[in-house]
Amino acid sequence: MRVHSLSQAGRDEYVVGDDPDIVLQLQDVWLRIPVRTTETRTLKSALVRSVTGGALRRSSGGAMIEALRGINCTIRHGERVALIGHNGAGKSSFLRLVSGIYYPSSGLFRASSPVFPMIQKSFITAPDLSGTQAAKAHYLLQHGSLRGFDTFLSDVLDFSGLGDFIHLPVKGYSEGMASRLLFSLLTSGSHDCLALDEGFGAGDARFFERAQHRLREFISSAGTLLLASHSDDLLGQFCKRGLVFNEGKIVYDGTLESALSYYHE
Ligand SMILES: Nc1ncnc2c1ncn2[C@@H]1O[C@H](COP(=O)(O)OP(=O)(O)OP(=O)(O)O)[C@@H](O)[C@H]1O
Repeated sequence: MRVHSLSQAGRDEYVVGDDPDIVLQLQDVWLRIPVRTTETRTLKSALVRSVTGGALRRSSGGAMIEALRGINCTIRHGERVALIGHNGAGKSSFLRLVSGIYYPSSGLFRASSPVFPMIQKSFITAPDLSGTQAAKAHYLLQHGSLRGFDTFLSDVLDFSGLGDFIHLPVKGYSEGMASRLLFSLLTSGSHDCLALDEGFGAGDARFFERAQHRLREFISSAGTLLLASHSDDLLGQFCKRGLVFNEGKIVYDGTLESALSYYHE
């Protein structure tokens, strides 16, 4: 179980019950991201309001973006949750935080099972690596060992259709080829808890259709799902509960239908 508990003063302050049904629990979670810039004179010293994005403040050496602000939320096993909100509202930051990519600046966050992030749109490995080596690095990061890797690689090879290109450096792939590989890597295997950001490339039109089918199967196989999307149709296919984000806060939490009505009001 992963637990992060930080108060403003850096001390543990919260007590969480041990309900085995709870997969994710967040209490008063804040995420502040410092951004270094020399353009601070153009930022107002008080909170700058804008149409998109989290709350932006001037800070020493640049700016501070409050991407998540006082998030309180409990997700139980088997829930299928839509993250709704305008650009910059905090959906991806929330997904990154629950999958362990970002640490909370303050508040309590507890995850009782690993959350698989399907968020990245590019390889996190060196571009000189071959497709096979990139797959190996990805597998090692996920599983901590290479047990089962051969089956995984053969599935990736089959689905991506890359053939012998899998042995060549990823940096020589076209954008679509790289998308095919990345998509195949991320959708091989199943995960108990899935954090998925819709803005996900999937190669050319021919591949796109196969990818849609595989994505649906992949999403359906997850026990618990968090899905960020601007498509009401997509959310309607997979989710029952909706969280509406605005300026880093959850401003509505309810059924998907009521959350979408709230958002579109
Ligand atoms: N790594 C980062 N560096 C700087 N700012 C960041 C970073 N990650 C997120 N932010 C800021 O946090 C705020 C929330 O962004 P986030 O990506 O979570 O929004 P979103 O709801 O997913 O938006 P979209 O619908 O456009 O994908 C934005 O103001 C963004 O600029």
